[in-house]
Amino acid sequence: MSAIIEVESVSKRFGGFHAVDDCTLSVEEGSVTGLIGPNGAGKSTLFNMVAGNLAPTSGTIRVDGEDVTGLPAHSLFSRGVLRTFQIAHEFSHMSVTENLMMVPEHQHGESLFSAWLRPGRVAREEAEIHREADEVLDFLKITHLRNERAGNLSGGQKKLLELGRTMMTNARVVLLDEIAAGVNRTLLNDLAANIERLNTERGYTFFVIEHDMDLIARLCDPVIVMAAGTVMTKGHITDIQNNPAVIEAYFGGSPTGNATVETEAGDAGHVSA
Ligand SMILES: Nc1ncnc2c1ncn2[C@@H]1O[C@H](COP(=O)(O)OP(=O)(O)OP(=O)(O)O)[C@@H](O)[C@H]1O
Repeated sequence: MSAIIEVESVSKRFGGFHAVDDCTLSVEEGSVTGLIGPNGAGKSTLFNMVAGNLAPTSGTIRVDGEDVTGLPAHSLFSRGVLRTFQIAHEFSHMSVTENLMMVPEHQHGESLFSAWLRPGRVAREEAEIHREADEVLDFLKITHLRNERAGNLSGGQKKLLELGRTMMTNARVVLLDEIAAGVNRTLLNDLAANIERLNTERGYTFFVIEHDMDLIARLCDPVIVMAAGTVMTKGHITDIQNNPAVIEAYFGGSPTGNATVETEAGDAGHVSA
């Protein structure tokens, strides 16, 4: 496997504070790579830089070996690197199918002018996008929700729709930020199964920030641990869970002791997030 994303000596300062501090890591093409660490470790800030939502203060970010440091999100998007899209407030009154169909239109900036100029072509493109949306619904096994308003979906169904929206693009690497939060176990299982299928059947690479260690253990190999803005270690979840420095990083920064690294099947003595 070769690295699809490389982060080299990247730092991000907010004023005098180093949110990310000389961070070096890579994500291999075809992997589902986890990113864990205690609250405030710098995970979201790192994601924001990889997705083009924040420019690093220093360091280099590469996609397929090409320097993309500081490029905006739409440039990363066109290289197939994207975060799941939160369903924007204004889309919540639209149906699930319409939300899927909005993605290509939204991204490629389809204009009213071209609709007026080339109505036949636009109608053909729309029919094609509709077919793609149907395929996505079928893949995710949520065809029964196609006419449901996005705003009426449960938390887990919204996450499935967000995943579906990435499938309406030329996604190669999808950054998932805490998808388990607020999702019930059944839908979480559906989400995880779809991530696995997108990875094995469609070749998607995933880079996953997650506090749910069961989900990390199920999906991710390798797992990267961040603490205090930098990478502490990288490896298989079993090694990570048994690493005293990782346990110390979680407990050390957590006076309440509720930030932990145990899975459901985990050993006593380890702790769960
Ligand atoms: N825009 C900002 N301005 C100032 N400080 C920021 C900003 N964004 C993040 N930080 C700080 O940078 C540090 C890292 O934050 P970040 O959200 O990246 O951590 P995280 O590992 O994602 O945490 P969590 O697991 O709680 O989401 C935190 O101390 C946070 O308060």
